[in-house]
Amino acid sequence: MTGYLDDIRVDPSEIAAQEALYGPLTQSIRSLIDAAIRTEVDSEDIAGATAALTQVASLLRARQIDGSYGAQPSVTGVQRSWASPVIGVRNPIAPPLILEHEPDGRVWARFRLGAGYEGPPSLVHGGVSALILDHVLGEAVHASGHWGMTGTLTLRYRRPTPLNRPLRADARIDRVEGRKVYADGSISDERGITVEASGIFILPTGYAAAR
Ligand SMILES: CCCCCCCCCCCC(=O)SCCNC(=O)CCNC(=O)[C@H](O)C(C)(C)COP(=O)(O)OP(=O)(O)OC[C@H]1O[C@@H](n2cnc3c(N)ncnc32)[C@H](O)[C@@H]1OP(=O)(O)O
Repeated sequence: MTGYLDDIRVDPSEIAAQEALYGPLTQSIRSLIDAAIRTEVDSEDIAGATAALTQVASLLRARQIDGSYGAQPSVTGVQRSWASPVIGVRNPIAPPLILEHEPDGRVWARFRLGAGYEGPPSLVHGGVSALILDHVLGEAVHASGHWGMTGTLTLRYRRPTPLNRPLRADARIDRVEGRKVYADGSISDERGITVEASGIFILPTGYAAAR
């Protein structure tokens, strides 16, 4: 939608109100995803649930934006990546991760992944780990005052990552070389690192640095 991002400058109190409104909706759908995977109710109840959900979808679609959500700015310049599949307040497929920022630039989050993120039985899908690490490393790059597209993301899956256990993601930048920012990170469970990542984030040709 032309000018959509430019036209919306939302007040912080309005952002808080929107978060209070959409957060519970998103959480309900997250719970629904888990329920859809694990339910064992009979076929009549599945048909009833399908009909009810079709109705809910048309209720929500009565008014909607044309394209994707984007990164909507607020009056304070805060970017709201609410559709992010990792941290999105409005994205039910986001676990979500609540990212913490340390003064030295490290970024981390504690989280758990349930049935919707399964790869091998009872273990986290490797692509989901990659998704999370891509985002957390990217966030560390952003927190350092740079930004860039992921050029290369290298992963080493050292041990299986368990579902339904406390997990932690960590990231930090290693160095900056011209338009390239090198970042490292990991996912850990209670026993230590399960996945290691290193990434090269590149400011695309013709773009200005963030700050
Ligand atoms: C709201 C806030 C949220 C903030 C937090 C947000 C976190 C979100 C994180 C999610 C990030 C994503 O998923 S991003 C989506 C996934 N990534 C993409 O789709 C990227 C697609 N690729 C591209 O757009 C492009 O190939 C770029 C931008 C990566 C590079 O293009 P370019 O700008 O033309 O680069 P170019 O001049 O050729 O090369 C520049 C330098 O980088 C090197 N280089 C080029 N490509 C690569 C590469 N893939 N991997 C390594 N190195 C490379 C070159 O050798 C050169 O090194 P030298 O000669 O200078 O030494």
